[in-house]
Amino acid sequence: ASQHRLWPEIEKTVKQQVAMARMGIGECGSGWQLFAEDGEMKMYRREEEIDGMVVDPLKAVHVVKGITGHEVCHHFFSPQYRYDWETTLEQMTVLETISDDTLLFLQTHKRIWPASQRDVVFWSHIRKLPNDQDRDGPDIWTVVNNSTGHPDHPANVGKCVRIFLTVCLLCQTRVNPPKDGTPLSRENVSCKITYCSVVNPGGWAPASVLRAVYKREYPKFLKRFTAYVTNQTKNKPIMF
Ligand SMILES: CC(C)(C)c1cc(CCc2ccccn2)cc(-c2ccc(S(=O)(=O)CCO)cc2)c1
Repeated sequence: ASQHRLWPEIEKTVKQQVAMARMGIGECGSGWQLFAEDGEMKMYRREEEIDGMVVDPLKAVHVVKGITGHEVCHHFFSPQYRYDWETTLEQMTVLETISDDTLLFLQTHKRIWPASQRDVVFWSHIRKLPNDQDRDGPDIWTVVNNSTGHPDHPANVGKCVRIFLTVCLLCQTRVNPPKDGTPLSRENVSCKITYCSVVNPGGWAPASVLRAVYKREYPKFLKRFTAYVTNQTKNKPIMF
């Protein structure tokens, strides 16, 4: 993949997004408002507009017991699971397999009233990162999705409004080994998830409507997705 035309952008974006995801909310600059909380899940957003377009950056942190960072990233990255957990997905096409850890997607999403239908073209890259804080701790896993152009799928030509996004899912596995030396089981693992996203919904949509959609959709997405991974992995060997 290193010789692919997108590789320099992928390298740069992954490094940038991982650095941002690792910063705590306090360090991430001011203006983050907590807008949703459910148990371990906390969701923050900043109100930001570009050319009058709502692009509110979102940062969510969540801790889920019984699954690992590799399992969370694997189910987020791999196309074969996406229709199971991405409820707004209408059509997903892998336009290019850049390498086994990098895919190019075209997705059309279901129309959400009153906005018109949206589509998105993005590269998606999954990577294991050394855990530089805790050397003998489990690795950190990440998936970064970033919009890109594609000659065969120009923006805003068909019926869909093109959205532009950068998404980073960063997962840190925690292991609490059993005292009595019994083999490791899912009770002994948990995953700290940081989900960062900036989505420019493209086209015109009233700020109030978009903010209401964000507020409703994002907490649903993260709860649904993590419940899906828990359900998919519960009777399977742990994937570190
Ligand atoms: C929630 C909002 C920011 C507005 C939004 C609206 C729409 C367009 C469809 C839609 C969904 C929900 C509400 C309105 N429109 C899509 C997305 C979106 C698409 C893709 C990804 S991904 O990270 O690539 C995961 C793989 O699908 C994340 C977010 C977000």
